[in-house]
Amino acid sequence: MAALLSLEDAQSRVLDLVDPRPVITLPVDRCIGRYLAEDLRANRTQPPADLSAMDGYALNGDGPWQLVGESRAGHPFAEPVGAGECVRISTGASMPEGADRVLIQENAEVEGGLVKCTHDHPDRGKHVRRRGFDFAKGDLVLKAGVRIGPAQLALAIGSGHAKLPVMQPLRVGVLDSGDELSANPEDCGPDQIPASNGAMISAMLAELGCEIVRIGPVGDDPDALAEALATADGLDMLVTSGGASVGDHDLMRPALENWGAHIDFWKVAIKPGKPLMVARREKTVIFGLPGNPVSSFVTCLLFVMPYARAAMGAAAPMPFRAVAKLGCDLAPTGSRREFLRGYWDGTTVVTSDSQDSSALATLAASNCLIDRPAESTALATGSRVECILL
Ligand SMILES: Nc1nc2c(c(=O)[nH]1)N[C@H]1C(S)=C(S)[C@@H](COP(=O)(O)OP(=O)(O)OC[C@H]3O[C@@H](n4cnc5c(N)ncnc54)[C@H](O)[C@@H]3O)O[C@H]1N2
Ligand code: MOO
Repeated sequence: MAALLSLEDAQSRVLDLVDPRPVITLPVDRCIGRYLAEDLRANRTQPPADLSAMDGYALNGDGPWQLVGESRAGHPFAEPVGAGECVRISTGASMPEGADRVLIQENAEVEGGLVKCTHDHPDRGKHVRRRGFDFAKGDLVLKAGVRIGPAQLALAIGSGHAKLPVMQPLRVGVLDSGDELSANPEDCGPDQIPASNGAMISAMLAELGCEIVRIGPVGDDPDALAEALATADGLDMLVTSGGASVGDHDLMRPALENWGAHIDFWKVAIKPGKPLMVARREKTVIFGLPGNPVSSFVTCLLFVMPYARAAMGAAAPMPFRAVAKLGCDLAPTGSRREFLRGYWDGTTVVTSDSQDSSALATLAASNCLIDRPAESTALATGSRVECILL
């Protein structure tokens, strides 16, 4: 038997299949979860003027100070403030010309239009946010490839952008296959199980902004599979689940080949997820995921999501990793690299109950995968392990 591909080799072959998507422009509020396609420069300067960071009095010179007016956010005090003068100022309001520090109102005493400092006399620049300290017009505020989350969205808007360049979403077909699958979880016969993989994979990819076309469930029958695959014609990507292994009724490989797909690789030295298949037909990149639900989840996380992220412009397409301290002992591993379902409580990580690749309850109760290299020795409580956070 040919040696199985290593995780790294298989992942790099998957990334080699990436053709970057065309760039489109979308309103900012539709860009959440997508990746910025081009570097973004500020269209404006923030803060646009020197602003007060506190409620109090904007001062010129040593006190006491004559109160000569007010500067509110959006309504600046238009006149210069002379030596020995001050204005009432609110948080976010412009510093008037001549004033160079702010006395917070808790430290001020006001009597007959005269303001006195009771304690903590402010130094020059105290509680003043300088014009442009956050960013100036023309500054590079976000780099191409960054994921647009809530903070990046706020920065894009704050720097004067109503639209952003992102990559056209991938159109992805997601196909469940297996004679035992029921499309309706509330109407499932004694020899059936509900088809849950398609919904799970679709949810994982929809979170990245992919457009999903659900196909199936389709039975273990060459004609039915051929008919289902025909509906995926022209899609950017196809993800199948089930029928990827070596049994008499594992028909995905021949069905894909009859459809005209060329297999890039089949089988990776990982557990779960060994029978992963990657293929291509014209512009469609195809992932044949193993049917066991945890195997589907893990291969989607390790291969399909990185591919989709990279194709949609992500600078860092791989899953997020962290090092954690073990709260339990771990057995040695065999010839495959293992991804154990685990729970990290912020201090230590422990393995979840069942490591069976069909165990949905364990998967749903886990918040990380512990990454165990192949052929590693047993590990004792307190050792450090790498985890992928879910
Ligand atoms: N003789 C061997 N048998 C198996 C091998 C092997 O190397 N030699 N590999 C095993 C491994 S590892 C895996 S993983 C599975 C993968 O098999 P398939 O991809 O062919 O998956 P199926 O047989 O179709 O299904 C496996 C399991 O998962 C359930 N399933 C399938 N689709 C769905 C779905 N859409 N939603 C929920 N659950 C699904 C299915 O009912 C089966 O219980 O093969 C091993 N066998
Ligand atoms: O690799 Mo399979 O995915 O162990 O169950």
